Amino acid sequence: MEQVLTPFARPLYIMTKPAGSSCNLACEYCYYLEKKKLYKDASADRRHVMSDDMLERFIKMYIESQSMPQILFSWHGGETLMRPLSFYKKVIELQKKYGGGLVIDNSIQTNGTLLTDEWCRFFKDNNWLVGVSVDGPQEFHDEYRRNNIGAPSFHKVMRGINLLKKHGVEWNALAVVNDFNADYPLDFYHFFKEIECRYIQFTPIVERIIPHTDGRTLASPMDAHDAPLADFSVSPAQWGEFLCTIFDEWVKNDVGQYFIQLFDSTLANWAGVQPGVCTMARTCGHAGVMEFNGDVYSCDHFVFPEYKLGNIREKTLVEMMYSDRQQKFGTDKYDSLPGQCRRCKYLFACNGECPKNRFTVTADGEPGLNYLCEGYYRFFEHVAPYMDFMKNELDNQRPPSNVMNARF
Ligand SMILES: C[S@@+](CC[C@H](N)C(=O)[O-])C[C@H]1O[C@@H](n2cnc3c(N)ncnc32)[C@H](O)[C@@H]1O
Ligand code: SF4
Ligand code: SF4
Ligand code: SF4
Repeated sequence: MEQVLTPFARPLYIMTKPAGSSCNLACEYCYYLEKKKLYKDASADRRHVMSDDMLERFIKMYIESQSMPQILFSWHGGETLMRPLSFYKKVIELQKKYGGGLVIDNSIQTNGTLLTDEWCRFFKDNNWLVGVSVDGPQEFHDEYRRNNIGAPSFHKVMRGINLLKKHGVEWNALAVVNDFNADYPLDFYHFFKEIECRYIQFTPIVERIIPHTDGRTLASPMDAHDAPLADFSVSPAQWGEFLCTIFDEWVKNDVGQYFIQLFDSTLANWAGVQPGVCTMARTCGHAGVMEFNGDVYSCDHFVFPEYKLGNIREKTLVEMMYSDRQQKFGTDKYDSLPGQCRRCKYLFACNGECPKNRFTVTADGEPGLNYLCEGYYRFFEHVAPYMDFMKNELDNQRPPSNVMNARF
């Protein structure tokens, strides 16, 4: 394989799918479940699980690709706990074998339903960060997060979260905001406070439906701009209202106590530092995805044939992640912005959000505007005075939580 030098010191991230898109649930809005259709006639392992040989190749290569002394492995799915604990014990062994003196961290994303004492002990002993998906109180969560015969999952998830807490495992919550729960922002937010979840990520659900010949039904960004929206998508107005309502409570009571990724990232952009969530960053392309068989894609939301970068049996991660194609994928986020965004006073905070969601037209008919624009614009208008205040506190080495005592 051709040797490519790492062009600059920056972590190279890969989200790894050790069970492919296999899952014990069948959440109605899931963008990942149907990825199994990409592999249905492949000669690859029909069970869609990563072989030991592939795992070893990946861990060795991932460690060798890094130019920084800390390395983060991110285990993702599908459902990560569909692999046995022995698989992850092997991960630890291989990380030790190839890691030298480097600091290696692991994070794992799960639906939480399969957690046991044994899993939690493993996560605690090895210091893994566990992300659990929970969409708020039971009636919101169970609206869409069910298995393939319609059985709800909320109670199993809560049992899992309680086990994580019992064992003192570090965990955070990932929640999606959809057409249903978006109308109840405070019930939703209070739920996370009640379960003592301090780190919360909200992701808006935006999907469009378009049938593909291989049986997939979700649209890729390359598909027609007029593909109909999936019913479970949040509307732009709902999204704006949802964010503003939660922000009002957070900014009065919870700054420095509860960490809401989108609010923290907004403040980061206000202060001119790199935001923690890719959707608000100026460029894409920092985190690729690797499927069970070694196929690498540009981003977790771009696992479509047209965004495949190659396979680690044939190319190195450095070759793929620093390829011209991936660099272009990254800079296209800015370069493809429509005029309305380029002229927008909140471009520095929004950056046009995720390119996957840019399928509407601007006020003057130019394509490529983000579907959620109206919601984001309203949110930025609403939070601007508070963000200005918090930025000023940061500039003067004072805690942004002083905003809670300020008058506006
Ligand atoms: C695909 S799942 C994989 C890991 C694991 N099975 C879980 O549910 O946490 C990762 C995250 O994506 C979220 N998600 C699923 N479908 C989505 C969609 N269409 N848009 C945005 N996020 C979505 C899930 O709620 C979950 O938090
Ligand atoms: S649990 Fe995760 S992977 Fe499984 S269907 Fe739900 S969102 Fe998708
Ligand atoms: S395409 Fe969207 S999800 Fe992917 S890196 Fe860019 S902003 Fe993030
Ligand atoms: S708020 Fe709307 S116009 Fe402004 S940058 Fe974001 S998507 Fe573009």
